[in-house]
Amino acid sequence: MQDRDYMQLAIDMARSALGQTSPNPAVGAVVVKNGQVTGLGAHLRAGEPHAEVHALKMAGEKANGGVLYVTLEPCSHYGKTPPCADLVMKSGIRKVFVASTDPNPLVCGKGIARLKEAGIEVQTGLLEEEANKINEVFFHHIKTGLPFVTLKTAMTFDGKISTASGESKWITGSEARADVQQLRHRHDAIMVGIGTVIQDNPSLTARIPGGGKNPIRIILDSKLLIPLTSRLLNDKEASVWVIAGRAHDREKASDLRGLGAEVIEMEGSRPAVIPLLKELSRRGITSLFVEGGAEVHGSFLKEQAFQQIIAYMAPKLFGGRDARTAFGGEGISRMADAAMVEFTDISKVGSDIRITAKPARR
Ligand SMILES: Nc1c(/N=C/[C@@H](O)[C@H](O)[C@H](O)COP(=O)(O)O)[nH]c(=O)[nH]c1=O
Ligand SMILES: [Zn+2]
Repeated sequence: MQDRDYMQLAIDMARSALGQTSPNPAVGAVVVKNGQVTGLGAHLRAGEPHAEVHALKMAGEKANGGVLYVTLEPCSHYGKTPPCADLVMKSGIRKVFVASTDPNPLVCGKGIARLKEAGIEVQTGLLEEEANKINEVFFHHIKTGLPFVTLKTAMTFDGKISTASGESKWITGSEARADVQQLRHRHDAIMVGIGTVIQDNPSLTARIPGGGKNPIRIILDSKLLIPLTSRLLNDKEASVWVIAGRAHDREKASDLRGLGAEVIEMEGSRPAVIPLLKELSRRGITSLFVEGGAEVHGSFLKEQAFQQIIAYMAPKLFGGRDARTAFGGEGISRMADAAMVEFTDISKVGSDIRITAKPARR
């Protein structure tokens, strides 16, 4: 095995815990001595030991004189657990490969500097691109203080999200819808507009074999129109936050609170996207999965307040001038102002295709 193979192993372990370490990054670590793997570890949940702690504990004596491969720079500050940089120094490790350097101002470069001062050789950047991709949510949240936003839509080949008569079940097939459940599992919160709640009475839970982690369910409902009998208000499967506008029905708000929902009051009649994202981040949301409908997607598009779009496209067509398309709202009127994206992945999922895109670098 080469250095990059050991780092690939560390990256694969980090990826296996994606979604469950939030708001912490997903990290993997491998200890190697004389060409033998002597320790492995991944950070599994916020508050639990970091990847390096697991790997160095497993290696024990066999860390001495060994090499550590870690996907993210070892921390050097006292968070919920003691700094890993100190542990690495004590363990006798002689060389450390780091894939991503940590953008967290508390850590940025300090962990590496501590290791070098202790006479440990440090090489950064091995498989950096792949390691950064794993923690794109964490890095975005640290840098901007906002949740990493993914807009998800399911449309026909001609871009419709329902027929002209409003039918939408189902546009995409069972494999694509199972894929969506995985995405829900990985996100701190899922958001839909009140139109989707009234139309579909959704549960918005992550139903994956072996049980998924249900995201917090956020409903954009400025006038509190949500029916008290809605499934997601009564299924007790996951928290519900209802986003209300300034002048909303106080009585309805207390009825909703009576059902265990949070009612978050925002300025103005319709909550503006960026202040809403700031409020969600303040409440600990680092990743947000916006499942529509068209008006909600339209408002995020208008503000260009997204870091990723995942569009599932089915091999069927509806036509119909009144059949809704994926992005509604006022829209962008000038060609020059079009939101530009880069396609980062196009994959088959059952008989559908999944197109992943991110904002084009300016
Ligand atoms: N119509 C479709 C979708 N529709 C997505 C949302 O409009 C639905 O309300 C939401 O998935 C329902 O959530 P649930 O109750 O938890 O299943 N999404 C998809 O991927 N394919 C579709 O064909
Ligand atoms: Zn650490």
